[in-house]
Amino acid sequence: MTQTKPFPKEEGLENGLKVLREGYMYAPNRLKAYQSDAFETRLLGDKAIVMGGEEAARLFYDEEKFKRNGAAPEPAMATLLGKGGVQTLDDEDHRNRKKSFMDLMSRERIEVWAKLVEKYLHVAAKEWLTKDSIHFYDESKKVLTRAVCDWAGVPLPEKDVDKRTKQLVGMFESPMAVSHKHVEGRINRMNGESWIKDLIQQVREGELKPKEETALYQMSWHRELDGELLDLKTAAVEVLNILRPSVAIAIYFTFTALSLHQFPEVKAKLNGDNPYYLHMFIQEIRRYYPFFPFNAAITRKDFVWQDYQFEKDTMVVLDFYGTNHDYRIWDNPDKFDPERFTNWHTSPSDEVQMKLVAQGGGDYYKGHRCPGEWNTIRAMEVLTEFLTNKITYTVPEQDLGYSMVQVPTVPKSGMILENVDYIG
Ligand code: HEM
Repeated sequence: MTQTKPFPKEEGLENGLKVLREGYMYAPNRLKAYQSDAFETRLLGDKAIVMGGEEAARLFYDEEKFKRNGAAPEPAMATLLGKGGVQTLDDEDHRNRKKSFMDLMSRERIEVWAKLVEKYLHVAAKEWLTKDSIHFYDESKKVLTRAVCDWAGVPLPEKDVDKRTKQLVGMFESPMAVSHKHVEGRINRMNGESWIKDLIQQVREGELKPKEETALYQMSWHRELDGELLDLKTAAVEVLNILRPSVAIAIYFTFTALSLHQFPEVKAKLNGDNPYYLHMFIQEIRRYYPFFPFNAAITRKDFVWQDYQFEKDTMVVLDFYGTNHDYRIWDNPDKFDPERFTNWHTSPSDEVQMKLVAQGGGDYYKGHRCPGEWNTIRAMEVLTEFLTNKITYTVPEQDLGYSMVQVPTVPKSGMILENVDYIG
């Protein structure tokens, strides 16, 4: 029999409040203090194991050992995720549903997405020229709502832009919020689902005809393994699984603008000789700034890892933020340094996949890694080009600090830009 050791254990009958109080730093603080890749705690009334680092990521994405069904907590299901979506599926059911997402992400379609982001940035900038200042985070949300509805085949009348933006934003800003913001998130999820259910119904009845390559079409006609169409609610959850996170790229947009301001030396390199520098810059933004803190899975069986005994049916949490700042993977992890990605475009993908886990790790098709990673990166590339070479602006005095407790977080001021003008 393998000799096992006990997990370092955090005292307390329920430590969920500490997660809310410490946000992104809850897991890394403890993993560092315990000098361990894993520790035991109690979350949502049950025993849970929290892990971090490259080896932990490799374990977390081993599908023979973990499942997702039953792992997402109720507050996240009621706001961010919805019920019955791809995130909650396992095995063949997951693969079949995930394929529909991956089919949307062809090279051509990603370029269509990039062009739409560019188009709506220009549309917005025309309005920015007429104002003294803009709240860049809020403006980004609207740009991305317009772009993704267009990309996904979802009609968006001009009069509804603010309303739909608010609904989609409410879903991703609220899962870990307390009080009224969380309640509003639940209402936004309900209203958002009924908006999309209605559209899917129209598609199925032939009243609305989105193009075949769009998410609205694909999810309206997706068939489960038993040959049946998705029920209306689940199909709406999956269309929202495209719309909501695409609007959430607004958070990365804001961090992109912040990093250009914080690290002005980057600008010269972006216009320099290295054709990979833009990509390296974006990777570093995704590694350096906090966004998706962690994710949870459930053990399928008993097993031993690093001499720790894992028991079947235990919740296990992988620390994404801490892994992106793990000094064993990253030299000087708290330094913003795009050059650290210099050789990444030639690295074997398996190696890369367990190190930078901003949008999850592992395999896109078999596992739960984010299918929107390329769309995210392309949108950020387009934005960087736009902010550096298409417009000029000034950044006034403001509070650009961001909370490490509030999840998700953005600069406190929302990134105010002044005197926006077109170049040339
Ligand atoms: C805004 C930046 C984004 C971040 C930080 C992000 C992050 C993540 C993370 C952490 C996961 C879970 C990975 C795991 O469970 O192992 C995920 C899954 C997912 N993401 Fe993203 N994502 C982003 C953008 C997008 C976009 C643009 C789309 C769609 C166009 C998208 C669609 C999804 C879907 C459908 C899943 C579930 C995949 C599955 O369960 O198999 N995400 N994302």
